[in-house]
Amino acid sequence: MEAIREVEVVVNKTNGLHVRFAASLIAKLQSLIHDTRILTKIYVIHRERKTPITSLLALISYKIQKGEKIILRFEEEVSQEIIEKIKDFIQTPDYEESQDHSKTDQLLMENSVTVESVLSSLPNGIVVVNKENIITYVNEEAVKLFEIPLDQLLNHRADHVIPHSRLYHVMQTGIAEIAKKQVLNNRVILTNRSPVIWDGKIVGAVALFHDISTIEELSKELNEVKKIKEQLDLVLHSVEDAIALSDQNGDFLYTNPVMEILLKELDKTHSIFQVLNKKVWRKVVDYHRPFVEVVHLENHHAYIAKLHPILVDGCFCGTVLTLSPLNEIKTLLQQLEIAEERTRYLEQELSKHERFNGAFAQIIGYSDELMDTLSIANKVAKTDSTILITGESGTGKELVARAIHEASDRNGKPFIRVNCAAIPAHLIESELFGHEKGAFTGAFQLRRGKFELAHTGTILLDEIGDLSLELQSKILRVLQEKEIERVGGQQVIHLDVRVIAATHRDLFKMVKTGEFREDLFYRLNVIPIHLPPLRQRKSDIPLLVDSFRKQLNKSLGKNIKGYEKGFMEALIQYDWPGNIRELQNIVERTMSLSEGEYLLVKDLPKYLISSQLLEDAPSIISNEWKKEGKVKTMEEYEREIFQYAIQYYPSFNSVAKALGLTHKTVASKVRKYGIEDYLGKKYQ
Ligand SMILES: Nc1ncnc2c1ncn2[C@@H]1O[C@H](COP(=O)(O)OP(=O)(O)OP(=O)(O)O)[C@@H](O)[C@H]1O
Repeated sequence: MEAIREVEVVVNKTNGLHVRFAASLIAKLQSLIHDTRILTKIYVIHRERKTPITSLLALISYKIQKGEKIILRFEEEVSQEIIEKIKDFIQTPDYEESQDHSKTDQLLMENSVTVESVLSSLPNGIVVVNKENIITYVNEEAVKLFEIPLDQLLNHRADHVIPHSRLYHVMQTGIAEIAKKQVLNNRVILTNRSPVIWDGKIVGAVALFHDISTIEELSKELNEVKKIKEQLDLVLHSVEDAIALSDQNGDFLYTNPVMEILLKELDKTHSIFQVLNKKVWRKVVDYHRPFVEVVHLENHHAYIAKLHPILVDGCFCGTVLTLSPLNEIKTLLQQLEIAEERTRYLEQELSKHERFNGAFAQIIGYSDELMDTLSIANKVAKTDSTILITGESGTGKELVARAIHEASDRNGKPFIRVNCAAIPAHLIESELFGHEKGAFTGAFQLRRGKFELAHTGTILLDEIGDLSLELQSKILRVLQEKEIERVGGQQVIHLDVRVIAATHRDLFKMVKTGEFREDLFYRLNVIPIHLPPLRQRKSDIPLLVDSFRKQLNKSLGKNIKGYEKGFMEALIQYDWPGNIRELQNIVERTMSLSEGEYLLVKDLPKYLISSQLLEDAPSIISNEWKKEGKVKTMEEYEREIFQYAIQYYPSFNSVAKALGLTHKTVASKVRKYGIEDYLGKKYQ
């Protein structure tokens, strides 16, 4: 701002810038400059401290001596003439000062400076305003509390610069406000505001600020401590152990209710040595380490006694003693053992029913027979060992082999299946090991074999029992050397392939009859996995059927919701020579035939339900009659056939189709025998 001017002046008064002179300087200024806004913008700078020239108390607190220099700073436009007058006023020596005046000045100065220094060194903030609510005095503590520079406070209206200032209100009401809490710059402040009364009139107001943040913190901490103490008391009261606190001499300082009862029972009261051996005490005192021992007290009960030292800054100052009844611990231990055993059992059971690895999820069934097999497969999946999977045709050998591959680290690498039984004998070698171009007639180009294709992955040698003895030796070589040579080739190709072999044949028997090489058998049989036939795990049938139904609903676009009564029973009773593949086919066939939303017994293949039919329609070839060698009349048989058949169809039309008759014949027969009520009874 261009208007700012600074002028250096030497104070030439005998007593320096003393109170009377400061007061007369302010009076002089007021007579020269009438605009108070300009007056408040004139400052005195002394030793880098700046104060408004009109702030009497602050000015004299500088204790400026005769001959010292000060700077007058004008932050508003003031004429040179006025500036010169002010300078003169300050610089002119006071020869005419009387001895009396000089003494009075000295006294005034000393007292006001003392008052100022008392106020400024108070730990409380002080703000004084005049009756216009202009701040006339602020001490250092108040400046710190408000975090506002002194010159921005002095000579400004309190309600403009101090947040929540109520001094004006106090002046208006004349009523002091005592101990009002407020938060200023994150500090909790207690404020007293009172009017300043002079000659019976309110001439201003004063506010006293007391920072109580630390007290607040302390009281919060105290409350926390109280809370913790209450919680601790609650814990000590609710535990079933006897607990005591002792001083460094072993005298009890605190005993919880259980300990109190125990001590009463023992007729003891005050010292730890009444319940504990002195040797134990010594060990804890000497080594500063907790100690545990079983003690037999006079009430004939044994307790586990634990003695913990209390150390403060490494110095031993007491102990904590706990006594827990041994009997209860024994019972608890027994209960724990039982619980642990039970958990172990449940874990085993659960693990049987877990789906092992995600790769095995598609293998359906929870029968113990299947779960045992899958648990082995899951365990060995991560290894590179050769696996021999045996089991009747259609039991899921290929499915398990694929799951092993997927669960292994070779997952994502090739899985190559070779059906050894399906490849003509003269082609199998080139199929397995590949051939070079021109290796034999028709070998027009180089061809990689299945082993090479399976490099880094897994090869499944399915139906390995069907391999010729000659090829068995070649396979053995691959297993031993981990390398192959293409037919007609010279080059040895190193391979990293995991081999899984599968067969429905009894290789062990074949070894005995010389049809299978013994050495190859043992090479393959490193980890044998046997898949049980479906007839040995009939409990899996409903699960399998249901899963096939859901899959086929999607692929056949059907909406089969369930099964007629007797349907599942028929499937469970059947012997399943073709195993799961056969079951899958039958479900598919039945679903294709089905017209309704439920699978019907009648749609099952005849060979599967013939025995069921006999049970369901006993009157057709009744056992009773068979025994007695009797037969019924043709009409009686006919009635029973119709009565049986119409139960499974919703209309005469569908009955007619099933029986190979016309709608008319069926309708007339049903009416003839009066069996209309049976129509569709078992149809769902
Ligand atoms: N536990 C099972 N859960 C679901 N589907 C299964 C299960 N076991 C077998 N299958 C299904 O049955 C069919 C026959 O399985 P897979 O081909 O694996 O049997 P396999 O023992 O290898 O037969 P083969 O000896 O005739 O080659 C496949 O469609 C397969 O998906």
